Amino acid sequence: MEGVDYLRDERSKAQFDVETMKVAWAGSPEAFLVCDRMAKLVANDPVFEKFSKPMLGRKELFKNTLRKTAHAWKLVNDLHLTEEEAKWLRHYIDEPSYTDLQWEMFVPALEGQGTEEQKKKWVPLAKTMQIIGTYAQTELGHGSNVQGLETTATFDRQSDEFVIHSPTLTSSKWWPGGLAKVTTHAIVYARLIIDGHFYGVHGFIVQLRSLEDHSPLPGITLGDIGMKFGHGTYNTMDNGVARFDRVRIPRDQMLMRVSQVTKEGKYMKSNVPRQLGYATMVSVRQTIVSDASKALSRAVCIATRYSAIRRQFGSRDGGPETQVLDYKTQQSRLFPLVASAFAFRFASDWLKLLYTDVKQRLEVNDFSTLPEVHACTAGFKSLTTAATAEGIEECRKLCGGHGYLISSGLPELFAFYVPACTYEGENVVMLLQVARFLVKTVSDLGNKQPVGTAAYLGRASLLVQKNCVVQTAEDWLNPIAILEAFEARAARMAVGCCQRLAEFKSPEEGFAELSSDLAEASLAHCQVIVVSTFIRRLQQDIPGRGVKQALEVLCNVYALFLLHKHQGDFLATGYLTPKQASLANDQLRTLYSKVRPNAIALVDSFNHTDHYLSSVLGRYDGNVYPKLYEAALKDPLNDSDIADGIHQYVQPILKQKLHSSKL
Ligand SMILES: CC(C)(COP(=O)(O)OP(=O)(O)OC[C@H]1O[C@@H](n2cnc3c(N)ncnc32)[C@H](O)[C@@H]1OP(=O)(O)O)[C@@H](O)C(=O)NCCC(=O)NCCSC(=O)/C=C/CCCCCCCCCCCCC(=O)O
Ligand SMILES: Cc1cc2nc3c(=O)[nH]c(=O)nc-3n(C[C@H](O)[C@H](O)[C@H](O)COP(=O)(O)OP(=O)(O)OC[C@H]3O[C@@H](n4cnc5c(N)ncnc54)[C@H](O)[C@@H]3O)c2cc1C
Repeated sequence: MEGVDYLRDERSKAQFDVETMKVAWAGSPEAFLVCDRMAKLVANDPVFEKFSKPMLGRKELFKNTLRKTAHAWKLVNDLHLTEEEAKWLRHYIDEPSYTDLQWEMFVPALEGQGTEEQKKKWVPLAKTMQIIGTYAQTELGHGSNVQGLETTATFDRQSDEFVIHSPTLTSSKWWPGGLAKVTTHAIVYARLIIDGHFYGVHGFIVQLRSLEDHSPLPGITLGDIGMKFGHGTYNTMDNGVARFDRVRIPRDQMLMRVSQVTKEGKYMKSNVPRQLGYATMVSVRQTIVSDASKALSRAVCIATRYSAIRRQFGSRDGGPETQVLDYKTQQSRLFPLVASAFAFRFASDWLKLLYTDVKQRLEVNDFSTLPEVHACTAGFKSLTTAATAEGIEECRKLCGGHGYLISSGLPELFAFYVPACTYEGENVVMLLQVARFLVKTVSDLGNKQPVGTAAYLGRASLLVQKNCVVQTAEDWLNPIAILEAFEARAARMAVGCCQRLAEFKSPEEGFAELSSDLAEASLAHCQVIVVSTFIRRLQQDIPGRGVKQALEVLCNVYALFLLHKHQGDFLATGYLTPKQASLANDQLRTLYSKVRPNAIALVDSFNHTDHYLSSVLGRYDGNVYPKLYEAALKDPLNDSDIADGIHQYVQPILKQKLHSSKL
């Protein structure tokens, strides 16, 4: 049998309806149709070919992306694509480019932080790409500490302008995508100074380049910050450096939704919290969670298909060897990642609803849920990106040696994905934000009943006393038992941290000293939400033969895998006994056997095209070995039998050897 037959055989074993599962993964029939159409549009267009990328030098790589981006924009206009469709189009093109910043950060920053008047002026220009913008917050010396930024925006009452200035080397803007070569504008975050007084960090719309000839405007120095990790991936993007030498912008180019500066130089705070200035980051963190499920689904699709084709050992009589997918070790590394992709997908759907809700509330100046939404987006961003980055690398290892080939698609995916752990809020820094929220919630328990995602903490006094009642491995299939275990562990960790915080001289000193424990408690809290979101999703109507059952198995795999991985926490907090932890692991092994017949069908449900996967190992048809061979032959080194440099550098060595052996 060939790889093609192996996958056909696997598909025939599926116990659920794949087409309906595709809709469950996409979120709705409409969402499925949009994704499917955009994926095929990209896959069938030769302009979006990706194979040659790893062979290109930096300049060609960059130009190639500019060409693709221009073609994509033409398609958006010619085909009258909606914003949603255009977003999926960019997603399937699968190359970081300046348009990510334009649509994911520049436009949301204008919409979220601009006044009505500002939005009316700037948003249409941006949405029609008459101006191209980036989000210039991070500096050479500061990224995480936004209030520590050094760029200044000094109000000049006489000319009614702000003077944007980079006073030090470390104040150079450093990292913004598209800044080096493309963007005409940026939202520059700078410290506002009026009459020598500092008024905190604010966003300013600054034109960077001439709209006529694209050259940098006077006083602005722009450049690229250099090559990044993984040749063909993030180097398609011109992350840039910018320095400002007393650049003047009109007063009305300060984003003034949160606070205003009048013509007279009076600083006026609106009735909105200053954290609204951070709203763009909340919006993007929510997008990043959705991206995590996509990236992880891509990696597990490759690793699962290849694991069904790859055979090693197990044959003593010349018969077929064992499919590596049948090894329990392979299953215990791979199936939790398949389950995580689904868990993150449902978590991101839920987060989108939460975000839509807070956006509507903010419109009418209701800020009550902002701290919870900030904690959720920050925590989910950290949890999902860390697990996805680790998961992609695990999938590479699951593919053995071939996983290290660029043609497997996994090294490039990892290189593309891994900065998500850093950008939009470094992951540990984000967990510490969740910790602040948890500490406040627990400290306030006497006065205020927590709601929403923190509601379970309202039962903290019960959860710290109760013990797990599980007696058999079967009991671990009960969602109530699972959820209570996660809640009890998270509540005990949060309460334990708060009790120890009280022993320090000041809360700040305690927070700093206990920050590692607080970060772990935050992760536990986020896991409660992801697990409960998955459980709740299964309580909804899910049509299709066997679809709900297959998802139930995955939900249990996700939860029990986490329980096994973090069993130290579950045992240390005293909620579980070692016996109960061991029963959870027994159940997990049984669940892997239930996933096994559905494995290929589950990853087919992601509906990924071969173009999107860009992996010889993950091909839908399973024709792996002939295509691996074909891909290898296309390497430039195989253009000739005798490579450049052989005559010059190798033959003299060989000849010298002959000469010395004569002596
Ligand atoms: C939160 C910080 C770390 C620091 O805050 P802190 O020190 O506490 O101080 P303050 O700033 O004073 O905050 C005080 C209180 O405010 C609360 N707070 C903080 N943040 C928020 C918030 N956002 N909302 C609400 N409340 C907030 C805080 O908790 C305090 O509360 P309290 O007093 O305790 O009650 C902060 O400084 C920070 O956020 N730092 C991180 C900096 C950061 O994230 N920078 C991002 C820079 S931009 C960037 O990185 C861009 C990257 C580009 C990536 C490309 C885009 C990706 C998009 C997805 C791709 C889609 C493309 C499609 C293609 C495809 O899919 O393939
Ligand atoms: C690919 C990529 C694209 C980017 N695009 C943009 C962009 O378009 N626009 C933009 O403005 N920025 C962009 N950035 C910058 C990005 O937002 C920052 O790098 C990120 O916010 C992290 O900040 P930092 O680099 O200052 O890390 P640092 O904060 O210096 O982190 C270094 C280490 O210090 C630790 N640390 C920091 N603070 C604390 C603390 N309080 N407690 C405990 N530990 C701490 C961190 O956990 C980390 O381990 C991009 C970055 C990358 C990698």
